[in-house]
Amino acid sequence: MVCFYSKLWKPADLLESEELAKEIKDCVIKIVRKREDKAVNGEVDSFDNNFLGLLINAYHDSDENNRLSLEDLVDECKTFYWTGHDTVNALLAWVLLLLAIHGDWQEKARREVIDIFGNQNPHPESIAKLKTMTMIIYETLRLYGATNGLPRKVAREVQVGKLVIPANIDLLIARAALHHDPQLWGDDVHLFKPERFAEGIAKATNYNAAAFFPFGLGPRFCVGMTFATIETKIALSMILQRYTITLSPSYVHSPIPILTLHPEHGIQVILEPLHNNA
Ligand code: HEM
Repeated sequence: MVCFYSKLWKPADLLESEELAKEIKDCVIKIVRKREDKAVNGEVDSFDNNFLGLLINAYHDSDENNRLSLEDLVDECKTFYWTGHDTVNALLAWVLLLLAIHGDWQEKARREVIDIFGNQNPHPESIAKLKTMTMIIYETLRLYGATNGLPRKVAREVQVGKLVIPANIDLLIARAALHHDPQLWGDDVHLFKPERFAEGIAKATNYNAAAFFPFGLGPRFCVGMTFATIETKIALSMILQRYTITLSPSYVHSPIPILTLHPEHGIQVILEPLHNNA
């Protein structure tokens, strides 16, 4: 019955979301066709070896069984666009908030950036030297991780301690609860203390791999982790080289999960140039 009526009548928001989904799909297909045309017209040798090029190659695979469908190609692009953009955007926002509040850590991070890069743009070979910034990013991900939990489906009955979990049930591994558990992190669990990570994740979690997993766990672990952390470090270094960050009095703290954890009213910080030419 529901199916029958939904064919006759659709609420306005469903119609709008279908329209948007179609627009996004058309937009991705347009980009794909443009890339294909360039290869066909001989302007470039191949579809390219970047991510989009690899997907287009798979879409043109001569082996029908291996070939990627157009639907899957579009879905992969949408997944990477969202996972690649929204998560890092939120992480950068939360780091800026915490550095605006914790001026001492902001200063430590800036000193490290200037020691390593001076006023030059961050260069890839030295990103790994940013130890303080790594600690700050981990502690931010602990307090304001992108997801509240990891959804999983139980494939077969398993026993975890005294608990028997039946097959086929849906589970949410409560990341936020574990990242805020005083038994794992101590009574100061709600405080921003990047020094927890001074000797790495293993030491901070007392060698408990399930205590800290901002990028997930197991075979579906985030494929963009390295890219995301490098991107965040570059952006943050460039901001710290140029500006001091203080919190605006208009900021209202209200983290809400909209797929990823977002500041409901945005994050209002005041950036003041460190140099006249910033
Ligand atoms: C701060 C940044 C990011 C955080 C915190 C984050 C976190 C996560 C988490 C928690 C998962 C689920 C893992 C699981 O179920 O075990 C995930 C999956 C994924 N992430 Fe990220 N992510 C970030 C950035 C990125 C970026 C930049 C990209 C791509 C450029 C990306 C691509 C993906 C993809 C494709 C998946 C799905 C993997 C799969 O299901 O096999 N992520 N991410």
